[in-house]
Formats: sequence, structure tokens, C-alpha cells
Amino acid sequence: MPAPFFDWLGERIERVDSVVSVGLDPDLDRLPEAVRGADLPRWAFNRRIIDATHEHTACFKPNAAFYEDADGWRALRETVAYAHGKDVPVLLDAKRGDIGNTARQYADVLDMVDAITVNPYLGRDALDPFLSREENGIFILARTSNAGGADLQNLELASGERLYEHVTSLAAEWNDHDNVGLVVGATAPEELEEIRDRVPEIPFLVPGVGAQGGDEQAAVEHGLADGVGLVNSSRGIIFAGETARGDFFDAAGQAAKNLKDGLNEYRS
Ligand SMILES: O=C(O)c1cc(=O)[nH]c(=O)n1[C@@H]1O[C@H](COP(=O)(O)O)[C@@H](O)[C@H]1O
Repeated sequence: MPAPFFDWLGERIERVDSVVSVGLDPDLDRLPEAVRGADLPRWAFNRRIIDATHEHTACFKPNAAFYEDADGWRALRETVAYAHGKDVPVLLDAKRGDIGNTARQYADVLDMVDAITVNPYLGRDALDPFLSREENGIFILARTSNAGGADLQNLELASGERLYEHVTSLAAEWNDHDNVGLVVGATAPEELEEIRDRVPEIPFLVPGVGAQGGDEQAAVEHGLADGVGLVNSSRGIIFAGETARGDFFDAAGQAAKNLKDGLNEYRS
């Protein structure tokens, strides 16, 4: 039985026929004029992005880095409640990982959001406060999309395995509540395929399409487990209006639809 988060996500994917995750990374320097004067510009921006994109969206993924100040936290709370009002789950991209006593505090954010990204490098006890939340989705970083992702994650261990392969096996071992997902970048299609072969049943969050130029086909072909998984684009959707003609937010809606249609060509 999948965890409630993955049940909800599966239903949402079916209902909107989309595996698109829209990344809500509202860089204050790039917000359009229309929302700059608002009391909480990031919330005003996200609300309009959600309005424009939700019908094409399986999940919203705010990255915590864009909210780490007092107003940011208020904007995040409003954003999450609004997404929930549209029946869209929210995955907080926070990449948490700390000693148990601290991790327990971090994990409390799962009272507000539905899923979170976590960093495995402090080991199992650092993730226990997250993994024990049976309702939620816990996405463990396996192979990240950035250029330096290979520096550590592709290191070969004495066993002959790569580090990301070992992390993948550990994640499967830690998946007592069927609430684990993995983060694997679309910019690393070979690793995506290898990781999928290792864990056929774990859904992936695949960032790195769009602005980072990752492989959409590989993201869909290897990212989904029994049809469930997410392919994320943030800047490519929310800032599509910077270069498009017409309304800024309509452009975001169109970009979300285009990504959905493009990805759906590879869904079986
Ligand atoms: O955990 C993530 O979501 C993540 C993992 C990773 O390997 N690469 C990656 O880009 N991300 C996040 O996904 C989003 C990608 O943003 P765009 O490059 O604008 O689509 C950002 O919030 C990143 O922090």
C-alpha cells in the first residue's frame, strides 16, 4: 500500500493527466511589476502562478531557499493553503538532513506540507523523523542535476558500487512505510536508468528539465513507478512570461501545458 501522499499524487496525476511539478521559486529580483507592490509579493506571485498552472499540475514544489525570511514564511503558508484549496499536493524542497535532535524540529514542517526533499548524507537517524511520518512523501537525494552532482555521488566505493547506487539501495531499505521517493536529475539520464533498474517501485522526483536542459524522455521513461512520479520545472514555467508576448501569467500556464503535453508523449 503506498503512503497517503503517493495515493493522493497518483489520483492527481490521473485526474489532470500530468506528471508536471511546478517549482515555486519566486526570485524577488524577477517578479513582474504586477505583484511587486503587494503586501507579500511572493504570495501574490504564487497565487497567480497557481491560478494559471494548476489544471496542468500534479504537484507544486516550493524551494525553501526562496522563503527563508519572515515574510517569506508567511508567503509560503498562504501558498500551501491555496494549492491545497485547488486539491494539489505540495512538496517542500528543503533538502534537510541533520542530527536527530535537529531533524525532529525540521520534520515538523510536514504538518504544513505533504512531502519534502531530504539529504541522506548524515545517515538513517537523521532521516528517521521524516521517514516515520507515514502520511508524507520523503524524497531522498540520489543523483542531483547540477554539474558537480558527480563529484561525490558518482564516487566508486570499495564494493564497486557508485555512491548514488548505494544511497538508492539504502533508500529502499529505509522504506518501511512505502513513503520514500528519490530525487534524480534529468541531466543524468544514464544514472536515471540505472537507479530505476535498482528500485522499480520507488517514484522519482526528476528536476532539471527546462532551464537546466535535462532529458524529458529519460525523465518520464525512468522517473515513473507504476505511473507515479514527478518531472519538475521551475524557472522554465514561472518565468516563461519574461520572454513571451502577452500576459505574464498566461505564459506560465502555457508553459506548464506545453511541458505536460511534451512529457505525455512519453507516458504509456
Ligand atoms: O531537490 C530538487 O528539487 C532539486 C534537485 C536537483 O538535483 N536539482 C534541482 O534543480 N533541484 C531543484 O529543482 C528546482 C529546479 O529549478 P529550475 O532549474 O528553475 O527548473 C530548484 O528548486 C532546484 O533546487
